[in-house]
Amino acid sequence: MNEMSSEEGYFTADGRKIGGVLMEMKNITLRFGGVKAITDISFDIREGEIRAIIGPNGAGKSSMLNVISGFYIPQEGEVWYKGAPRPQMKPYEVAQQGIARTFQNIALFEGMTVLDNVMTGRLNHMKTGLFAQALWKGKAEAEEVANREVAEKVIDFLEIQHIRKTPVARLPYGLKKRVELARALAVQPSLLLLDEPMAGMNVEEKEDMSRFILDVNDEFGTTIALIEHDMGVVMDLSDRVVVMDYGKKIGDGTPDEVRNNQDVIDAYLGVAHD
Ligand SMILES: Nc1ncnc2c1ncn2[C@@H]1O[C@H](COP(=O)(O)OP(=O)(O)OP(=O)(O)O)[C@@H](O)[C@H]1O
Repeated sequence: MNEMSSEEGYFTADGRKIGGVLMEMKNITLRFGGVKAITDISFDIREGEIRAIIGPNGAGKSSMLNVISGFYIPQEGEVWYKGAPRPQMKPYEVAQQGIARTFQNIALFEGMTVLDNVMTGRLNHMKTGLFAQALWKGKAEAEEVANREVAEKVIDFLEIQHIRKTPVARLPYGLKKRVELARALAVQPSLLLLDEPMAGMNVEEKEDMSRFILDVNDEFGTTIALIEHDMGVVMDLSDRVVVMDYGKKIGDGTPDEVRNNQDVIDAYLGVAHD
């Protein structure tokens, strides 16, 4: 950190500005019947940062991502977003607040082209209803053109122009993951959630995906929260890392801080816990 106060944010070593707190999880506890998936976890996500949540199998990472995205409502605790507690919301309402996500098991429309899939990311931005479209064609067309421009820009940025007319079903796995990222980016989100973006990828695909995540953050200033199994990849990407184990937070800090945290080392080596 430098001379800016942590309230306002700070500059990273590579000169990126990390702003104030965008989202704050306050004492979140989530249970499924008798199973406590998350126990009293607090952390924040700052504007412009790449924030990772890592942990071994069953640590509670997916549950946490689902709390952030509004899919699960925690029994205890509060989610603060843009400086105010977020009321209980349906996931689509959370999406309307500018939170977009990708899924661990790709959730694209397989029969549709890449372009059409990316365009679905613009649905929330289409203000002209069907009735108005029929009455006022010009306005609907102008909106369509604007949405199309955003989609094409994202497609260019993620270097998938050559497959824009290809049905998703025909694409290899790594490219499908990139199309999912494109669709989420087309939302122009304030917060982008990535659910194990590297899962199932080969080394080359992982390198490509890492580069795109960094470029998205750098170019658009998008705040990114990701969950990942693979500690190595995450350490290279992230500004700060939350480490979960058995539903509890056992570490939180820069990659270096977390890497040297004894609880984290033990969890990854499989040392038994009380
Ligand atoms: N829908 C559910 N119903 C019941 N228990 C669940 C449910 N989802 C998760 N759990 C339990 O909550 C705990 C945390 O699971 P979660 O999937 O969040 O962990 P994870 O860190 O994402 O694991 P992985 O890396 O294997 O995906 C586990 O004990 C899991 O069995």
